[in-house]
Amino acid sequence: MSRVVKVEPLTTARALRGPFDYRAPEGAVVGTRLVVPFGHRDVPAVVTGLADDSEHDVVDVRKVVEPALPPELVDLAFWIADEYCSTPARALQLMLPPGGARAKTALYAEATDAARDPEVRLTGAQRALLDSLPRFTGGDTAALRRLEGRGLVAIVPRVVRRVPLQVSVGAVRERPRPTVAQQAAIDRLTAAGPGEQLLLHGVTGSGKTEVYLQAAERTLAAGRSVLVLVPEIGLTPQIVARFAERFGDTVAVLHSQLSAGERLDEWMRLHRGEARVCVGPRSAVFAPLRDLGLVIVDEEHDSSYKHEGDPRYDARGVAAQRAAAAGAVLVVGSATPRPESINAIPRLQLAERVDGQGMPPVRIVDMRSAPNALHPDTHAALMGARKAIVLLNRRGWSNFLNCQTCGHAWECPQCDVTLVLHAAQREMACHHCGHREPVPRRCPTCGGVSIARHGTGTERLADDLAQAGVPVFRLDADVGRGAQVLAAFGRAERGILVGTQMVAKGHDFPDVDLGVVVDADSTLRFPDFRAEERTFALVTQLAGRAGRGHAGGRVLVQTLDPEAESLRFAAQHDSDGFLRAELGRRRALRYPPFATLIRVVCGAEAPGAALRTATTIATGLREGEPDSGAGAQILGPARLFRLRGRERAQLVVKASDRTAAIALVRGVVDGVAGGREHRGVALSVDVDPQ
Ligand SMILES: Nc1ncnc2c1ncn2[C@@H]1O[C@H](COP(=O)(O)OP(=O)(O)OP(=O)(O)O)[C@@H](O)[C@H]1O
Ligand SMILES: [Zn+2]
Repeated sequence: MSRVVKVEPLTTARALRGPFDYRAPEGAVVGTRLVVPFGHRDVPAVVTGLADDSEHDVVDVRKVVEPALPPELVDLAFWIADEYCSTPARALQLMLPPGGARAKTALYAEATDAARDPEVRLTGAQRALLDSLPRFTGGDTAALRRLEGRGLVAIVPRVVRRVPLQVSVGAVRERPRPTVAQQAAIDRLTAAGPGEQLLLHGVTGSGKTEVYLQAAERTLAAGRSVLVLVPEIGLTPQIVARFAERFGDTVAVLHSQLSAGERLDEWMRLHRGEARVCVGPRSAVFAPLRDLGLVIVDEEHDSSYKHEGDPRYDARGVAAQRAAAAGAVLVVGSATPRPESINAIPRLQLAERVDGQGMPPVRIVDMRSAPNALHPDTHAALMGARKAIVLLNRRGWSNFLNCQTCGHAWECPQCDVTLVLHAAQREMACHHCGHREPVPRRCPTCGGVSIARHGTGTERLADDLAQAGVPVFRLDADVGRGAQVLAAFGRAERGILVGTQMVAKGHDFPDVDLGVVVDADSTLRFPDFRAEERTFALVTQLAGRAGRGHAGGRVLVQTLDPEAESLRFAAQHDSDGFLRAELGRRRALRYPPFATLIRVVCGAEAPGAALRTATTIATGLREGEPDSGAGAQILGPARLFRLRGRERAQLVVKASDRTAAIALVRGVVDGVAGGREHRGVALSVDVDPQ
């Protein structure tokens, strides 16, 4: 047995790097969780290696914590630490079982052999009670305890599973016969070799889910497990329900809306191998599945796969790594795949909708001379539609207020952004830091009382439409309970679903005959190389919600920029055309996938500090670049808007050699992070920023 364990203490400090040596406790293996004395504290830790001896004097650990992490997840943590320029300790934190809960137990009663003795005298009620065993005691604990006293019953605590899945989302669907295209995709996936990657590019409504289900079925039959990643589980209950319908109890769900207890129980079922399919959002990529055979990433274009805390991992990248390490097949699916994926992964196509219906016609509506949020044609179409979905990617009532006398505009005291009016809450809110204040009656600068409300958000639009007498269902982050809103809209005879990008996620309603995008170019106005990609995906996805049934459907896209290429391609349902044009543009401008981007953001409260640190880092990068082999261009530093009371500055590295660039950035940032003069400056490194 090894005498020494190599341990990674789970601290967040960038400068402290393990492993540290301790005396090995009984039975320790890679993945064993511990509490170890570290500095003046006891901290949680994970065993990352074993050794026969150490060059240091080793001490004992405080205790061993159950359950251990699977060793594959320890390897994955090291990969993440490298790939996303973080530390093993921070990456290991991601792998831990859900905290804040213990296994739940209840009393479980079984009849003993003595109870079978025909001489035993029992009342009718006692006889019935005995016949109902074995089971949890429930309300009969007292009566059963009396029988226990007579030696007729044994009562022991037993773990109760908290079940998060209420699988009664409508009737259980008949399993459809796959179309020719679906069957070809299923066969190709089944024949894929270990570690192979495939892109399932299927138009909206082409039945990608059925392909996943049948591929998963064959993987399970071969004795291996399946990981299914979905964008936001609260908004995509349909896909969870379909997996649960098809595979029953072997499906575990992991997501943040479960109680801590439910999450722990699901995690443990996966860990013990009782559940062999895991469905969940981004963080489910760390599910403790064993013997992984298939990894599915649904709606792979969705930006929620990117985690915005340190480590800034991308669940799509992690899923690919996990699949490769396990020899599993990776399939990523979308109607609007990313340029990165189309460039790198062989594709399977589903070119048509399963019902044989064509794609709905899309009309671009020029808003340059329209005074209101809705064009008169859009308004008329909405009034005539049976069921419509309206996408407006802006929450609240109006997005900016100003004083008509002096021009004063209401801004967040912590961030350089305007406050958004939320009429129902009678509040102004900052969408970046959460600051709130009452709706102003008069201007604090000039005392004027005439205050103009500019712009329209989902709250105002929903209110306007409800005024016109149509049932309106609103779906945005302010409303919450997304799944309920969607279900109510699904059941309704008529109505309009109004909301942010949430309304465009894979929902499958057969009776939606109109789709509307209000202000389609809002995403185009972001100064960001992904602006085109996002706009194309959003409009195409929204258009994909319409016309799924036999009634057909159509789509209106309102814009101030009717010539925009991404909108033109979306209106033609031409994702190949879009991807070709976009890849051409990216190649010319040296953006991903033709280069790796790394973004470094510095933030500090002290005036000027963020920019000073960013300048130091930029200088360090420029000095180190020639010897690094990264082929990197260093852009910036540039100021960003103030956020949560912190000034910010960023720089961007555009590099040909990914590994070399990450090493270069890591070296410079770690050097600066340890320096005294940069204390109080928060540093964040984002490899592959969204
Ligand atoms: N072979 C089939 N025959 C009949 N109906 C099918 C078949 N395959 C799938 N369906 C049904 O077609 C509908 C659309 O399927 P699904 O939601 O999987 O599409 P999708 O490709 O994921 O679309 P999106 O990209 O919009 O999410 C579902 O109601 C599904 O039950
Ligand atoms: Zn703010």
